[in-house]
Amino acid sequence: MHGIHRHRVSLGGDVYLILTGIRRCLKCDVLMGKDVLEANEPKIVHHFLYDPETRLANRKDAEATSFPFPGVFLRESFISEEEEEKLICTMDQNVWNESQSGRRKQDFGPKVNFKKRKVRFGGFSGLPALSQRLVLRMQQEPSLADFQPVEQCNLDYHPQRGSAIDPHLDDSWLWGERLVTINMLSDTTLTMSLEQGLPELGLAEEVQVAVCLPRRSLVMLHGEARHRWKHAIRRDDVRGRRVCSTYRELSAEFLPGGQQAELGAQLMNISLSFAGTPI
Ligand SMILES: O=C(O)CCC(=O)C(=O)O
Ligand SMILES: [Fe+2]
Repeated sequence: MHGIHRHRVSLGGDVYLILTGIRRCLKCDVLMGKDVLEANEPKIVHHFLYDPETRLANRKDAEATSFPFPGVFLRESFISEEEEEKLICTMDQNVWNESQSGRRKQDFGPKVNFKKRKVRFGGFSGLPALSQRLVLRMQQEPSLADFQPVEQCNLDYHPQRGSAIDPHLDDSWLWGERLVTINMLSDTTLTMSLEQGLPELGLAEEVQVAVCLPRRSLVMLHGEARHRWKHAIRRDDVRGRRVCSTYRELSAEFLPGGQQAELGAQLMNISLSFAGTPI
């Protein structure tokens, strides 16, 4: 049993920050902040597994409960082994920046202040060249025919860094309906959660739906899976190095007819030049 939590919280050190949302010390596994309190109350969670064939969420235990789980599109083997190797090799020639919760990142997109709702071009020079054929391939999918991403974010997860991403909803002021992610280097699980449960199904406590993401697959979240259910990658589900690229499109406000259509058009032009270097 731990007495005192000894590891100082320090920038640039090998101890992670409470501020960045990590709530458990990676060295001694001591819980920090509000999680100390929460850990003392057992939390009931109803676990389901998403079936991409039927688009149902099926209860993991013996009980045969299922409910429709719309808003997840999954395409296995979206990229080949050779493409994966080339993509990772190219990413690794660029700098990876330390991010939150043991992740590293590379961003190709405008500089955004979500709190102040401000967008700047910053040093945005477009999506990377290798993404051009991938975006064309996405557009072959009927559900992505008009998908025009203006941002690509590469994230690098590793079990040794305890990488994870806490449950969250992506912004929907700037970013549009579809969130597209290519999953590389290892299989993982995207955990979808609804804290208030589904009382209409007799599930009064949190409900979680596990969506398996095979290596080299593409997943697209939209509708309820985008706006109602939070998504997360649990630390335990990072089983080896995992790199993903998430592509985001503009919301209606930044598209033709919207209040910021001009800015949107400029962002789209830069983005789809595919001349990008990370910002
Ligand atoms: O790692 C992932 O697949 C999800 C990343 C994510 O949710 C985000 O960057 O907003
Ligand atoms: Fe997200």
